[in-house]
Amino acid sequence: MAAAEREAEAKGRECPKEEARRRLRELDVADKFSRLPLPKASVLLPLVVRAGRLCLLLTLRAPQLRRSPGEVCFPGGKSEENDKDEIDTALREAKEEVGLPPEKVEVICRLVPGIDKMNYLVTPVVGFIEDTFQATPNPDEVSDVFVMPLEYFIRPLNYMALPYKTSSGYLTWMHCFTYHDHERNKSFKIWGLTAHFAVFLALVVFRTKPTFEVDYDLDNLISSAESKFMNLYASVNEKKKSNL
Ligand SMILES: CC(C)(COP(=O)(O)OP(=O)(O)OC[C@H]1O[C@@H](n2cnc3c(N)ncnc32)[C@H](O)[C@@H]1OP(=O)(O)O)[C@@H](O)C(=O)NCCC(=O)NCCSC(=O)CC(=O)O
Ligand SMILES: [Mg+2]
Repeated sequence: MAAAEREAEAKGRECPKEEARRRLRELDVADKFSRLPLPKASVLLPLVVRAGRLCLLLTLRAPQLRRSPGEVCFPGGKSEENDKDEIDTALREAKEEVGLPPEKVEVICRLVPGIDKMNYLVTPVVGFIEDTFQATPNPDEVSDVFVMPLEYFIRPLNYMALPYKTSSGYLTWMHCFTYHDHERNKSFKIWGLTAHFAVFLALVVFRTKPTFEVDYDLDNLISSAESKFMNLYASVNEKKKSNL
């Protein structure tokens, strides 16, 4: 391959990252939600470029785990005493679960958090990882690792909206994607909190209307995501009060 061609190809590979980096930084919430009085967890949303496309790395939880066994989720877990912030937690957990060295992650931002069914405040941390990274899943916690195009979360081939009752008792819709990995001839179901984070990430990066319904205002992504979160947070508090 000629040098000019190689340069053009390398530039093409860099481009999806540059644009994504810029758009993601605009949506960085930094420590805005860090002081909310809920127990904390973090997940790493690891972005990697494969064949010129932005992809996400996901894990399949080990069958013996007490919480959410066999479900697809991002590398992540509960905050520990020595973690200095949400980013620290996500990087420590990604190292433990898939062998990703923290120094090989370019952390880009923290997105609006979610609240899981145990009422943990879960912060998604977005980072680029090296395109050549090969995961080494820790079998105690992770039974498989796979990579799929980020674009699937706005233009899926197999999608359902499932009715869902939140921990605080209100009824909402939950995204459910089935992704077939042709190379490995395996299918994965991505739903719930994990799908919620993946969809928001894809909206931030592509700024395109998805082929299914979402309850965000695409022209005001950050404010609509924050108000959606604050409504959920308020309903969690209401439920706690009514249980006292
Ligand atoms: C909220 C979370 C980030 C929290 O992370 P984790 O559950 O992975 O927490 P973690 O990594 O700290 O620990 C996981 C468990 O492994 C144990 N553990 C830790 N280290 C270990 C080791 N070396 N060997 C064996 N076990 C180990 C911990 O004690 C804990 O058990 P123990 O738990 O027993 O203390 C995650 O659960 C998550 O992403 N949940 C959403 C998954 C999802 O989207 N599912 C689909 C739909 S359901 C959904 O969306 C509803 C919802 O969850 O809200
Ligand atoms: Mg975990």
